[in-house]
Amino acid sequence: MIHARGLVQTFTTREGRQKKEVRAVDGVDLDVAEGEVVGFLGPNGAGKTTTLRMLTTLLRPTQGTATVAGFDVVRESAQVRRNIGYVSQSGSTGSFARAGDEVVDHGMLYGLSQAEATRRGKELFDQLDLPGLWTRQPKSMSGGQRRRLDIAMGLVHDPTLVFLDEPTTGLDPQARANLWEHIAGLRTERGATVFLTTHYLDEADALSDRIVIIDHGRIVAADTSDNLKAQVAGDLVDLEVSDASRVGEAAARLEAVAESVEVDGSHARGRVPRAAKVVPGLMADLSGAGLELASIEVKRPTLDDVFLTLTGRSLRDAESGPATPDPVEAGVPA
Ligand SMILES: Nc1ncnc2c1ncn2[C@@H]1O[C@H](COP(=O)(O)OP(=O)(O)OP(=O)(O)O)[C@@H](O)[C@H]1O
Repeated sequence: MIHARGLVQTFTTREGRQKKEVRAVDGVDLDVAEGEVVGFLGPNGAGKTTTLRMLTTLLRPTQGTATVAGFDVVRESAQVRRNIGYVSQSGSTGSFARAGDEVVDHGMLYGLSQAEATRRGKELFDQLDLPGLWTRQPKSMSGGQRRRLDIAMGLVHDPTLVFLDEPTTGLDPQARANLWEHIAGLRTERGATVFLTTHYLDEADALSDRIVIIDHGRIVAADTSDNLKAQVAGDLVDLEVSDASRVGEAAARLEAVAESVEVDGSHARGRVPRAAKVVPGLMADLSGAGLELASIEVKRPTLDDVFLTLTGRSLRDAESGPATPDPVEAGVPA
């Protein structure tokens, strides 16, 4: 469904009087199969939206090639657009028209008849939990309802591939959980391929078959969430000894089976690929040495641990990254 090779996007920005080139996307390869839900994860400014804008033909790549839904994003941009749905970060709903009219207009823009666009629109309003809102103006809807309306607009022409750019940013936890169900339903009920960007780790984890992590314009990992966690981070084993003066001995025994062992007060912590395999032996070893534990905790790795291992930074810290600078010569729309 998506095949990209060596995608690059450079922007020229101004720093004082100096012009500076930013490589927002720096050689991205991507493959997304039909029916997959792929979460594109990275901190602010990592290059997610820029990649998405190249794949949806809104920005011409500076270098590299991509085919989306079988068509070249530069040479066959009209066919790409006809076959995809795109829900942008800012949403696409104006505030004065009625919600239903907006959806119908959008469908007609894609070549549907008015009757067909109305039928499809009403079906989507049902599926996306927007009952009775057909004649409502979007400006008087809640954030979650507006976001679902954006998704209805992105789906009205029945695309087989849907791009969602940070679909739940700014929503409260309940509205996010509700939208997750609808996003999961795009694949299960409509058979759609979904490519979504997010900087929420839990969102990428909950929704995606596969996670692609981008940092500084480059892909740093691409795999299932479980594989990433197992390969890159491993489980964290946290031992708390009853006698703090013996924590060094516990750490030494932990070191025999774990990596990156650290001591903190009466705690010794280290990472192992699969805790279930090593903990029974470790417990026997500690008990054999007369080391009594106050507690033992095993934490499955999070995607943040994966990111930390790969980049040396926490995704949470990285989220407060630099703001978008003033563009001087932004990329040319395709
Ligand atoms: N039009 C532009 N002109 C100049 N620089 C830009 C422009 N658009 C993006 N950038 C820069 O390119 C880099 C990637 O930005 P992009 O918006 O793709 O990141 P992102 O991962 O989508 O971030 P966010 O999560 O904040 O949306 C950033 O350094 C950003 O400042």
